[in-house]
Parts: sequence; structure tokens; C-alpha cells
Amino acid sequence: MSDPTTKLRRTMMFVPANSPKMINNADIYGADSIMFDVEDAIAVTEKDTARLLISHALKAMKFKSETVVRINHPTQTPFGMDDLACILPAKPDLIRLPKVESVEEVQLVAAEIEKVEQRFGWAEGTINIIGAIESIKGLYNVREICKQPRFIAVALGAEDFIANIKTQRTKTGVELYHARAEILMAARNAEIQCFDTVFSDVEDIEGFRAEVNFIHDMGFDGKSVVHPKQIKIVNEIYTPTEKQIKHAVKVLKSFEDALKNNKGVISVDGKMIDGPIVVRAERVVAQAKAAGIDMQQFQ
Ligand SMILES: CC(C)(COP(=O)(O)OP(=O)(O)OC[C@H]1O[C@@H](n2cnc3c(N)ncnc32)[C@H](O)[C@@H]1OP(=O)(O)O)[C@@H](O)C(=O)NCCC(=O)NCCSC(=O)C[C@@](O)(CC(=O)O)C(=O)O
Ligand SMILES: [Mg+2]
Repeated sequence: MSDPTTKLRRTMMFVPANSPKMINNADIYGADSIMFDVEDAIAVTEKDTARLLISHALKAMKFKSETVVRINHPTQTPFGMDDLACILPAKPDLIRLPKVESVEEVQLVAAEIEKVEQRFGWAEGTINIIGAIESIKGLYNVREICKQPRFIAVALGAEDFIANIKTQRTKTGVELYHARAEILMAARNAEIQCFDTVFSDVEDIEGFRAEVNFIHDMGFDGKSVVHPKQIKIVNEIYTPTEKQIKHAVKVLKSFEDALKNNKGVISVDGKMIDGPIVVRAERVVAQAKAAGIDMQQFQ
């Protein structure tokens, strides 16, 4: 089983789980993960239909991409526990827990997963949890939330978050600076992955690209998307370029040679190379491999 905390998740695409057509096509657009939603994309009158539909689809269809189901909140809504009862036996890879605010909520979901894994004789960790921070309370508890077993990734849910802090979403993202930084540090401290939120204006491609560049530079591992046309942009920004890979490989080779000569610091193409730069080069190579790039050409 691959390590769920290091898997390639550049793009996680939300797919409303009451749409047979969207479920059917969800896998063809190249998203690394597909997030079937039975929460806010689904009207209260459609909750039963959506959870049954996605449960059957997960059992009957073979998806190439990782499958995630965003359930309704298990205690704040009357739907969440029914979602878990219906969806867990269909074996999604991850449960997305929205609006998570406390360690206890994670433990509640984890306990339900554990029961189902034991009932079906599945290995522990067959199903894991990604939680979304969407409120101030969640943000204040994020450091402990991120350390919970099975909690392999955290995401920001910005639309709900900005409603909670009583402001508006802007092009600069100034309203999200603090939350993004705090969530990212909590994730890195707990050694789990961290994902940015959706960009709802699907027609604003340039605004979207600017936001993806921004969150990539901040250090997020990927982004949630709502439309297939957003996928290519994120995957492109999150896949190392040929130039970056060539440089990383050169750094690693040169440093290996340097170590043999008992040197801890060297110069490659006029730039100083020492320990932390080597770690970053290793990450570039790991990302390239995870993205399926043939590394033979760079040897
Ligand atoms: C936006 C729109 C209605 C536009 O529809 P339209 O029909 O106008 O799109 P078109 O351009 O016509 O589609 C062209 C072709 O692509 C197909 N297609 C489109 N979208 C597809 C898709 N997602 N999956 C598979 N297929 C798709 C379509 O079927 C068609 O196929 P075909 O006819 O064969 O050509 C549609 O995209 C959509 O529903 N998106 C998902 C919305 C959603 O799930 N929201 C909830 C999650 S956010 C949230 O809750 C906030 C959050 O919680 C988030 C956080 O936590 O981060 C927070 O607080 O911030
Ligand atoms: Mg939300």
C-alpha cells in the first residue's frame, strides 16, 4: 500500500454525488483525486439519493483516480452518520470531513471507519480521513486535529471560512493569509499533506492561475477544484519542469560526489548547494516520479 501521506494529490475535484453523468465521467479529466460530494453541493431533499448513488458507483465502477467522499458533518447535521453507514462499506480511499472543529469529531469518524474495516477484514488504514478547516474554531484547534491517527491531510474550506470571519473573498486573498499559513504549518508539523480551497469563479482562468501559483509558492501540496477545466492548470504548476528536474538531478549527483570527498558544501552553476538545498532537490525528483515522468532521460 502506498503511503497515504505522500501520495500525489495535485488536484482534488469535487463532483456532486447526485449526478450519474458527472460520476460516470469524473475519472476522464486527469484529476489525481475525485471528491464525490454529498455535503453542500447536495440539497437536503437529495441527500438519500446522492449517498446511495455514490455508494453503488464505488462498488460497481473501477476508478483510476483516488476516491474521496465528502460526508455531511457527523454531529452538526442529521445526515453525517447515515452517510458513513452507507458509504464506508463501499470502500472509498478517503472520507472528507467538512467543517471539522475538534479532535473528538475526527475520533468519531475514525471509530466508524475502524468498525467497518474490522467487519470486512480490511487492513487498518484502508480508509483514511482528510478534514477541512472552515471556521475560526476549527482553525484554533487545527494543530491537534492534524495529529490524529488516520488524519492524513488537511484542507482549507474558504467559502465557509470567510463567511465565518464576516468578510468577502478577494482577488489578493488577503482575507485568507492567516488561515492558509496556520493550516499549512499545522500540517507540516504533523507531517501530513495540506490542500488549498476551491476557486469558485470557473470562468476567471487568469485569476485561478494566479491563485494556484500563490498557493504553490506558499507550500500547499495541491488544490481542490470544481470544474474539469481547472485541472490542467493545477497539474501543470504542480509538476516539475524539465529544467527543474535536470537541475535537481545535477545537484544530487554533484552532492553525492562532494560527500565522497568529505565536502558539505559545493557550488553548482554558480549557486551554493548544502543540506537543505539537497532536500529540496530530492523533493523535485520525488514529485517528478510521482507525476509519472520517465526519469531515465535525466540520468
Ligand atoms: C460549477 C458547475 C455547476 C458548472 O457546471 P456546468 O454544467 O455549467 O459546467 P460545464 O462547463 O457545462 O461543464 C462541462 C462538462 O464538464 C462536466 N463537469 C463540470 N463540472 C464537473 C465536475 N465537477 N465533475 C465532473 N464533471 C463536471 C459537465 O458535466 C460537462 O460535461 P459534458 O456535458 O459531457 O461536456 C459544475 O462544474 C459543478 O457542479 N462543479 C462542482 C460543484 C461542487 O461540487 N461544489 C461543492 C464543493 S465547493 C464547496 O462546497 C465550498 C467549500 O466547502 C469548498 C472547500 O472545502 O474547499 C468551501 O467552503 O470553500
Ligand atoms: Mg464548505
